[in-house]
Amino acid sequence: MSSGNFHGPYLRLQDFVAYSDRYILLTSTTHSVQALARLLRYAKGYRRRILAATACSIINKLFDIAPEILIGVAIDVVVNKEDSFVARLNFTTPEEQILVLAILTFFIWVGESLFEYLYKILWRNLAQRLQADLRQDTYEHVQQLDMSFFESKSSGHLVAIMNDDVNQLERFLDGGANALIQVGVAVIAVGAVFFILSPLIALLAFTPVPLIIWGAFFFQRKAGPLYNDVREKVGDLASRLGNNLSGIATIKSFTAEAREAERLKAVSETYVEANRRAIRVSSAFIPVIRMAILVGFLATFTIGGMMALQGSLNVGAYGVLVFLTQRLLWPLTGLAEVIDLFERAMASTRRILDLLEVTVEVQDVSNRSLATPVRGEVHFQGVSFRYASSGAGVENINLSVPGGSTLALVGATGSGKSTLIKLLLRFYDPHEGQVCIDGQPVREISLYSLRQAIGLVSQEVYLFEGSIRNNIAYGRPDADEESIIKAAITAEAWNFIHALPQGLDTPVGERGVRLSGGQRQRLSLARALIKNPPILVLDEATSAVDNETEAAIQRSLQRIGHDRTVIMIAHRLSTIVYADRIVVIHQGRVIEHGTHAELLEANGRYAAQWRVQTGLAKAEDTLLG
Ligand SMILES: Nc1ncnc2c1ncn2[C@@H]1O[C@H](COP(=O)(O)OP(=O)(O)OP(=O)(O)O)[C@@H](O)[C@H]1O
Repeated sequence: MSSGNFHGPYLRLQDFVAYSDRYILLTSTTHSVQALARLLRYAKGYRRRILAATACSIINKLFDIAPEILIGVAIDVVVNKEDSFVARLNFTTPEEQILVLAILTFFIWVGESLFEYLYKILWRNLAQRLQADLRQDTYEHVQQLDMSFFESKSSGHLVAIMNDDVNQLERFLDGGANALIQVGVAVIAVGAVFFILSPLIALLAFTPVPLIIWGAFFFQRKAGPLYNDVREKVGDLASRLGNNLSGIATIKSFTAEAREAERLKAVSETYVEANRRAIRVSSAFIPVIRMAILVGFLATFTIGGMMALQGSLNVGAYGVLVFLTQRLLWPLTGLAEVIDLFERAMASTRRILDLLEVTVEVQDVSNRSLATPVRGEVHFQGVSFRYASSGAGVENINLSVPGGSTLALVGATGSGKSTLIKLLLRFYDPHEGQVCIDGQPVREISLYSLRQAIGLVSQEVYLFEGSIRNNIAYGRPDADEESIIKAAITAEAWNFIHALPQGLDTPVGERGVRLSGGQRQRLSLARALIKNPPILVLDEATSAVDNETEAAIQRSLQRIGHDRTVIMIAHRLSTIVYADRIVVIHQGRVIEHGTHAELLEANGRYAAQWRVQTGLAKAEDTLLG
């Protein structure tokens, strides 16, 4: 990441969001080498394993080129017999010399195989460990991020980072890293042999090398942005697929299948097009490299041949040079592909590490717990908050909810009721004022203790794939059967669960699709109740159930509400008439408060809405909506 773009070592949320319109940090100009340095910093704990794997790759490559040298030495034995190079090592007869070479070849091949086995095991295990750690760390970090982060980010893009990008890095470590190291070793080792045998031929054979390396880097610069584009398009594709599959019922009900298939096709085609552009550049490079290498090969072949004929070059050395040019040629042909893999992996690394470095704004700095027993007094003291993206929010809210009492929040849709709940749970921190529980500011309570004390039944019910039992026990995984049933009874869910053939073990399906809306809502209520929280928050918790069930739930809630604080949001006023206090929110402010009777007497917005809901007036007469 270029330091000019961002402030300090960490990425601020705003920067991240601002840059994520197209794809996360597509515009980041960080060079791949910097990304590699960042990865190595992250992988500090793996340094020894990386060094061991690198050493095995190097040794394997040295063993790999040794047989070509031995062939040259063998030719030398055959041609020069008693005057050969090996003869100088005290092996006088040519037969003896060939035998020595054969034994040496045997050990070299065994060594090559052994180190191939070792480097493969080491790199592959490293790839597995690192990808698993990166994915787990990223997931754990993403879980800590603020709600505003998730509102600005599509889950498809996050999944693409945690799956595709992590896999991309795994692929590089699996094979690419070894290939890159071995290309380097081949060039250096072969170069050294060339210079020892004939500096003139070495110079000629190596003339195209700078051109090839320049070409590879030129390609890297060209291909980098193209691969970023490919990554962006795959993110778009994942996002559209995810959205469409979750919204399949809506698509069907609007008979929009053809339109959606068309939209998916369009995104899919842009992905193909992005890949095509990248492929065009990558495919052109390999033939160009091969031509350049051919020049080096022909130089060795021709000039070396001439020199051998004139006797100025040993025949065995000529053989070594010709064979070794092959060893130089093929790895360099693969250089483009390896750099290609490296470039992709580093683009992925950047995205993963950028995500890992997004700072958490709602900091869990305190390790203080709420003093027990929690009385459940809730205070909003001059609380103001605005959402960055919409500017909507709440303004100067002052509310006191005594422990054990029931507070109802009412108001038109979008007036700010759920926002108050989010501030209580510290999904966001207020810009002004503070929220306190039992006199302790929520900022000074650990998030664990705070959220453990609150049972939330939110407007949108989310059930996890699994059984009814697992879903109810989500709030208390160690809950026994009796507590699960008790919570289900209080939430008026037991009758329907009991009637199911598999009872508590009935699978709910993905997001609870196999249950009705009202059943899902009751399970979510039971899930909150099983925590036995001192503060229970019900955001439209009974909006999807029939009137009779709703009345039964109300009775249960009144019963269990005696020893806990209940904050409820409801549009149907009949469900909150018994509340100790009713607060009317309008455009982010408190405009009326009191008991049901007091508010009727005040004859304000609440009274007008009450008349509409009880059939005494028309909807236009009120603003509560
Ligand atoms: N994540 C968000 N980002 C930006 N604006 C938001 C966000 N969530 C809510 N808002 C806006 O803040 C205002 C208050 O929303 P809030 O959800 O608190 O209303 P509400 O009173 O609970 O409404 P409803 O009764 O429909 O649930 C609305 O204008 C809404 O558009």
